[in-house]
Amino acid sequence: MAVYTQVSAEELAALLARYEGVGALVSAKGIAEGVENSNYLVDTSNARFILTLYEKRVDAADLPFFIALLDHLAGAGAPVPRAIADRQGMQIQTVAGRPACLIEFLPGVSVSRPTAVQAAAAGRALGTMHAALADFTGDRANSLGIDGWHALAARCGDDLDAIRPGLRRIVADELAWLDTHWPRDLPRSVVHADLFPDNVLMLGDAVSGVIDFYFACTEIRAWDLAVTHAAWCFDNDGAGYHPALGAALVGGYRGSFGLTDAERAAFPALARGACLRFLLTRAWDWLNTPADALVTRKDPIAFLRRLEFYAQTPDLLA
Ligand SMILES: Nc1ncnc2c1ncn2[C@@H]1O[C@H](COP(=O)(O)OP(=O)(O)OP(=O)(O)O)[C@@H](O)[C@H]1O
Ligand SMILES: N[C@@H](CCO)C(=O)O
Repeated sequence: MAVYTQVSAEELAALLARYEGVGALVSAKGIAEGVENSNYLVDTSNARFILTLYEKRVDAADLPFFIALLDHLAGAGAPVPRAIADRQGMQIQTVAGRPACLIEFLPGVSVSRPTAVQAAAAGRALGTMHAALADFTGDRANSLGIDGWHALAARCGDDLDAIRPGLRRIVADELAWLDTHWPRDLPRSVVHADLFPDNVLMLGDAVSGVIDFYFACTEIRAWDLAVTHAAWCFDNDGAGYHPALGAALVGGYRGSFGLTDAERAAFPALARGACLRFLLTRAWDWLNTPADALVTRKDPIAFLRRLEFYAQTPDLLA
């Protein structure tokens, strides 16, 4: 359960009192989903909100970028939650000693087994966001880009072999391959970078919300599609690829934004990079999450299996 920091009812009531018109506290519950931040579902006499307290991987210095990004996307009509401003115009607060935001609640549920129609809707939502970001001037370096993967692999070191014998060698070989094949001249943009099904809220077959922008950064734009493809088009354990989901997702994206020949040609390399990113962050968490933490660790090997698929399918979007 992702509640690292407890917030008392008194602290919460004092926080809500800073805002105009949000109403009085009725109830607050810790949200079990998620691994990165502490999230509470807050009901007031007027409405429902999410309270997020930023933990380990979110740098407070990046919060103004994330908030400006959400404001920009919401202003363009994308279904993303804004951070609410208090009477002084402040969107970032301190709660229980952590940086925190009170955030609009969006309806919908995240699907665990997407259909092709839902994958197409996710692809369209991603393309629509990329279109809306064409005139966004914010910029944030990707600390989990190709240079970051090298650093993370080095920090995991020999311990990778404790997850699976031989994993350290596989990761080193993959990094070497990516160093040679990584596309350096594709269009860049601010991207979501973590558009897993659990970060897309759906009502039926329609996307009602896109959340969790805390890895958003400036990257190769088509890498965002590769991340989304790796996240949406396989069984959870990475064992089975579902071509119908892949075709629907990419079709939805191409229909709403487009994909150049160069981006299509580079797609397998981008997807391998996406897999390595999640393999490594999951491996790091696997090795460093205390046994008594109330968090379910995610399986790094599920992204090794995806990586193997992309490596064996170099003509995926040809
Ligand atoms: N604006 C929102 N509207 C509705 N529900 C939300 C909103 N933000 C978060 N949630 C709910 O809270 C859960 C956790 O949020 P989120 O995915 O942002 O957490 P996280 O710890 O950053 O997770 P992750 O492990 O995916 O990085 C979501 O799965 C969703 O159920
Ligand atoms: N979406 C990521 C967690 C956030 O980086 C994963 O499933 O590994």
